[in-house]
Amino acid sequence: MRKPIIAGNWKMNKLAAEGARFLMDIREKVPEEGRVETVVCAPFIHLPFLSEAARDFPVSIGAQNMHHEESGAFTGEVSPAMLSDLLISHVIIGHSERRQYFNETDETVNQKTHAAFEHGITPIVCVGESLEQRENNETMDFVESQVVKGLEGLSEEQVKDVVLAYEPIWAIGTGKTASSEQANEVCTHIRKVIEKTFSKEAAEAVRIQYGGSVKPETIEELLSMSDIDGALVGGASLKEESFLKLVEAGANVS
Ligand SMILES: O=C(CO)COP(=O)(O)O
Repeated sequence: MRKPIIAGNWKMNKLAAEGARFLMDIREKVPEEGRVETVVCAPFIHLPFLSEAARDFPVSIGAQNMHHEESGAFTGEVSPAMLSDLLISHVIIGHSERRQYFNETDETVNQKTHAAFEHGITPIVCVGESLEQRENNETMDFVESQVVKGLEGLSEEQVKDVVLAYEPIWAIGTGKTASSEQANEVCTHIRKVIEKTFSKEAAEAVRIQYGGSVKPETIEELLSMSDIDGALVGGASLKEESFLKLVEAGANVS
């Protein structure tokens, strides 16, 4: 069975003290690692503290982006080497907000995904359609092309370790969760694309999260679906109490 993975994406929220307090508040309460993988993806400036503080309990710390180059003249950027130096274990790649506001493309997603593996960081690769694409029945083709282009050139073994996050843009921060059936339909398609492009083993191993207005009230049903292995959560990951409920739901998937 694939281990559920619940990741909080704080986006551009929380001052340093708030981030630290969050971690201290959840430390005694997160379920053990065997049942669920718990990840907190924080703004860069939080990472040194959070990574150090989370060392002795089962929360992994992730970044929300990175550059693909090791180092160099890229003002304002953070490299994969810098993240792995801080023992950052996960990185969100190609979030729709980065695609929309910061010109990320399938090509940069692919470069960053390769770079993450070169530095031992698990990439959480985001895909998902706009409302217009959904209304025009383009969802499956569009998501398929994002997956194929984003993962191009990875080995089968690497693909098994990728985390894909299906986040329909129309459901992000809008309170409109995709129904569990809608979400699962696309996640099933993504798994078929992995099988067709890589192998059946890779498709069976790869974990696919759903993201978009996930709340404690909706998580259980989402996680009960055949191809949804976790959630990437924005708003509901900002409060300790709701984040813990989401993680607990992940731990209780049997
Ligand atoms: O974008 C998201 C997570 O990456 C989803 O955000 P919300 O959970 O706030 O809708």
